[in-house]
Order: sequence, then structure tokens, then C-alpha cells
Amino acid sequence: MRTQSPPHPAGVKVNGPVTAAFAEILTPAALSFVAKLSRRFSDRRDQLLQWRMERQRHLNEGEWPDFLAETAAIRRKSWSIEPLPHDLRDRRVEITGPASDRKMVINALNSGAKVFMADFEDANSPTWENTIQGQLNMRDAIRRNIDFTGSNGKRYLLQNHPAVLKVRPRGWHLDEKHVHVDGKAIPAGLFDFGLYFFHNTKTLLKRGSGPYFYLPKLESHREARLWNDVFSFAQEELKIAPGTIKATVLIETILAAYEMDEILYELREHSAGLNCGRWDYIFSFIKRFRHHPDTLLPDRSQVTMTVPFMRAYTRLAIKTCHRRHAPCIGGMAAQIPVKHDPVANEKAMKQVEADKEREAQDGHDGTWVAHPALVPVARAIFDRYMPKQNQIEKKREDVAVSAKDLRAAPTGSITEAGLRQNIRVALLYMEAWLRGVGAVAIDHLMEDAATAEISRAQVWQWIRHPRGMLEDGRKVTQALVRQMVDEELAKIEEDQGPEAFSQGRFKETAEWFLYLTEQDEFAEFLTLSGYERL
Ligand SMILES: CC(=O)SCCNC(=O)CCNC(=O)[C@H](O)C(C)(C)COP(=O)(O)OP(=O)(O)OC[C@H]1O[C@@H](n2cnc3c(N)ncnc32)[C@H](O)[C@@H]1OP(=O)(O)O
Ligand SMILES: O=CC(=O)O
Ligand SMILES: [Mg+2]
Repeated sequence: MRTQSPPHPAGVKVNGPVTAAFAEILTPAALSFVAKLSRRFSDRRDQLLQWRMERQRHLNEGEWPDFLAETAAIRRKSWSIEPLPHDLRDRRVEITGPASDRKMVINALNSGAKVFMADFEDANSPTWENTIQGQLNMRDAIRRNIDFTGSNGKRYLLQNHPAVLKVRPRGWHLDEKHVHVDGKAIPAGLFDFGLYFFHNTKTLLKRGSGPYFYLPKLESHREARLWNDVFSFAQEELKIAPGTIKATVLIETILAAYEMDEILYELREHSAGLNCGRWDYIFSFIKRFRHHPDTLLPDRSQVTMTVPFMRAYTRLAIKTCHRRHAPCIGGMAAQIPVKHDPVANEKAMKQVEADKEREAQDGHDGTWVAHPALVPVARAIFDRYMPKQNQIEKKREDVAVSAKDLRAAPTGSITEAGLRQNIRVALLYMEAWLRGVGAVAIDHLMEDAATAEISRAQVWQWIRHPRGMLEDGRKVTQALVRQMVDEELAKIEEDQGPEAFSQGRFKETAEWFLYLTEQDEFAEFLTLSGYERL
């Protein structure tokens, strides 16, 4: 990589290589802007991460979360979010994919989906190259100046009427280690948000759209307040009208589910509703209740959207949003098309259809898909059940969800196949992530950071929980997991062939996976220790 050193603003240090193209993103003015965000907000970010640990301590001591007494008035009173911009009123199908993959960005924008969420979070491995390439892709897509030629010579160009663009910056827990401000790594979410906002807002507004975001992994309304303050400050700095930014918050942590009204309230000037991020939600349930004896989840495949606690959460999200005139978007079915097997493909498509049908009937105002082939599948369902732009008028006053309903673990079994699936998915996904690939098809399912988190968290919990036993009575132990890791690695080697296998990073991944599952302290996110290895 050819690098050059542009002048950096005082106090800002860029440790990653800066090519001529990267320098177009990492301009002195853009770096000054993100440094301002960092100086103003990173201490608050740090305090909020501390607060997460504080809450975890209470949960470990046996407390259960509840709706907050101090914000009861917000839940009781009548208020609404600000009206939605015209291009965010109909979001019946939203496709997602890593911002860093230029071909996928073009395919997603051309997919016929209403919205494309370009991801710097779950679907992205945050290498320096992916992070800055993602910003370049966004800049070029917004200026309708993006193309790509595949290794097979296939040309990719943007068609007319592309999807509306939304960007998901990284969560509060991550830093961008390649950029330091006054000696401290910049919070990755501020970096991703700040660069995108700085470079693109004026062009987006000229095109009749706006700077739209998805906010991942929030755990409380205080974290929403921080984002809201970041938005207000960023708008003021660039002289953009207040309320121009619109953000959809993913309700994908168990604790955020108890604060949905409050999250909407904090962001009401900037809100574009909520989304039910089911995979991180399951992960968060395991993580936060890991020491509660009666919250042991069965095999991942048995924790479906129809188990009571998942149903409680999504229906409450819809009711909460619609009361505040906000949209509530559904989540991602894991199935993707199965190539060369029409029967298996038909089954997968039927599973996606059933998932979308339940979401549309419940009252979601749109949904996520992982693959362009699923756009027409999801659209057909939403067209059938949602004749208008959205169904915010469906108030769901019939829905009653208690604090206890949100945490009721389903019954089910832990099987050898389930344990093996967790180990296999974690090994394959984490190895790809180390190579800079953040979303992967594994056994015809979409896997990303959130789904891999479920896998490694379940193994951690099953080893420690007295009822972490396979159906046949065997206790899940470190020794059993070690044995299965070896066996699953052997299968992967057989599938991939010895040469491809040896070129991968499987040995290191196995060590990393065993470190995560064997250490008594549960790692908050696998991507934190992963980032040190990138
Ligand atoms: C828990 C959550 O956070 S969910 C949200 C985050 N996760 C994601 O965004 C995952 C999105 N999906 C993907 O990344 C991909 O679909 C994968 C990795 C699962 C599978 O991708 P592939 O192996 O390339 O699938 P496949 O070979 O079937 O792709 C066929 C074509 O569709 C394109 N495609 C596949 N998925 C997408 C997508 N999400 N967006 C745009 N294009 C896509 C491929 O680029 C390929 O294009 P081509 O025919 O021009 O070469
Ligand atoms: O981000 C989405 C999820 O399901 O996790
Ligand atoms: Mg997620």
C-alpha cells in the first residue's frame, strides 16, 4: 500500500497507513471534526461503559431488570417523535451488508429494497482498510460515482432509483485504535459517524435525502441521550438544521427493552424509530443473565422468534413505537438462498416467508433481509399486509407485556448437534473475521458478529451452568469442548482441503475461542479481544 502523511491537526495521530485514496477521507478538516467529537464526548462514553459494568454487577447479584421508576412520567405522558422525512416513511424492505464491500454496496443499492443499511458493525470486520474503504464506498455511492469490476470482468454500476442509504457506525464499546486524539484511541462509533456525516451531509441534503443512521447495541436511554447530544453538536458545528439527522435505534440488548419509550424520547428530534435486532438480543440475554440459574437457553436453533420472550419483546417494541408515531422495523431471518439444491432452497425461502409474515401481521413497518434474492420475498409479504407506506396506525393496544415476560427463558434441550454447531460457527466465523471478512454464509445461514457471539456465549454458559448438560446426560465441560474443537477443525480441514486450511488462521482462532470460553470472566464482546488480533 502506497502511503503518504497528510498534515494532521494538533493532537491527532493516525497510526494506520494512509494511501492517496484514504487521504481523501482523512483530510485535516475531517480529522479535526472527529477529534472535536472525541474531545467533547469520549469521557461520557467511558462513563456509560462503566455504568454497563455496574448494572452487570447488580444482575450478577440476582437482581432482575424492570421498567424504570424514575422515567415513569415519560412512559405515561403523550408525546411523539418528530415527523419522518418523506424517504423514510416507507421502509418495507431494508437490505443490509458490509459498507466495506464495494460490489455488495452497489448490489444492495440496486436490489429494489427501499433502504440499504451499510454496516460498520456486525457485518464488518473493522480492519483499518475495511473502515476507510467503507467511507470511500459511502462517499462514492452518495455522489452516484461508484463502480466496480469483478475478477471475472463483470461490471457493476449504480442504477436509477437506488435504495435510501443508512449507515450503522460501530457500537459504543469499540475504539478505533488507528486514530488517537490527545493520546487516546477515538471511540469507533464517533469516528464512523463523524467521517460519514462530515463528508456526505450536504450532498445527501441536495439529493433530497439526509444523514440517516442505525445505532447498535445501546443498553440504556442514557446512551441514546449521548447519541442525541452528538447529533445536536455535529449539526451545529456544520451549520446543518437541527433535527436533520435521523436515527433508528436497534433494540438488541435485553436492558434496552426495558427503556424503549425513554430511548425514543431522548432521540425524539432525531428518531426514525426502533428495530428489533434479534441476534444481538439473544446474545445480550445470555450475557446479562449469565449468572441467573434459571435463564439457561437451549440450542440456538430452538431460540426462535416465536418463543415467548422474543415474542414479548418484538410486540412491545411495535406497541411502544406506534404510540409515539415511530416505525418499528423487523429483524433478519438467518436463511439465505441455497444454491444448487432447489428443495433446500424452497424450504429456506418458506422459512423467511413465515418470519416476514409474522412480522407484518404483528405490525412491523418493514423488515431486514440479508441477500438481494430475499428482497422480493419480503416485499411480497409486506405488500400483502401493509397496503400503506407503513402501519404506524396499528396501535396494538391489545398487547400487554410485563417486565417478567421479557425475561422468561424458554424450555428446550441442549444437544450434541447444537454444541457442535456453536463451535463450528464460531470457528468459521471468527477465522473469517480475522481475515477481514465480517459476514459469512455458513451451512446456508447468514452469520455475523452477533450470531457468533451467541455461539461462543452459549458454550461459555453451558460449561459453567449446572444444567449445561447434553440430552444424553453428558455435562458440557472444557474437556468436551476442547475435544469437539479438534474434531470440528478436522472436519473443516476436510471440507476446505489441507492447503486452503493451512493458509487460514484456524489455529489462532481455536486458541482465541478457547480463551473466550475457558476464562471465568465473561468477555463483554468477542470483537474486543479480536480487535487486538486484527
Ligand atoms: C445480526 C445482524 O446484524 S444482520 C445485519 C448484518 N449482516 C449482514 O448485513 C449480512 C448481509 N449478507 C451478506 O453479507 C451476504 O449475503 C452473505 C455473506 C451472508 C452471503 O454472501 P455471498 O456468499 O456473496 O452470497 P451469494 O454468493 O449468494 O451472492 C450472490 C450475489 O448476491 C450479492 N449479495 C449477497 N448478499 C448481499 C447483500 N447483503 N447485499 C448486496 N449484495 C449481496 C453477492 O455480492 C453476489 O453478487 P454477484 O452475483 O454480483 O457476484
Ligand atoms: O443487528 C442485528 C442483530 O440481529 O443483531
Ligand atoms: Mg446486532
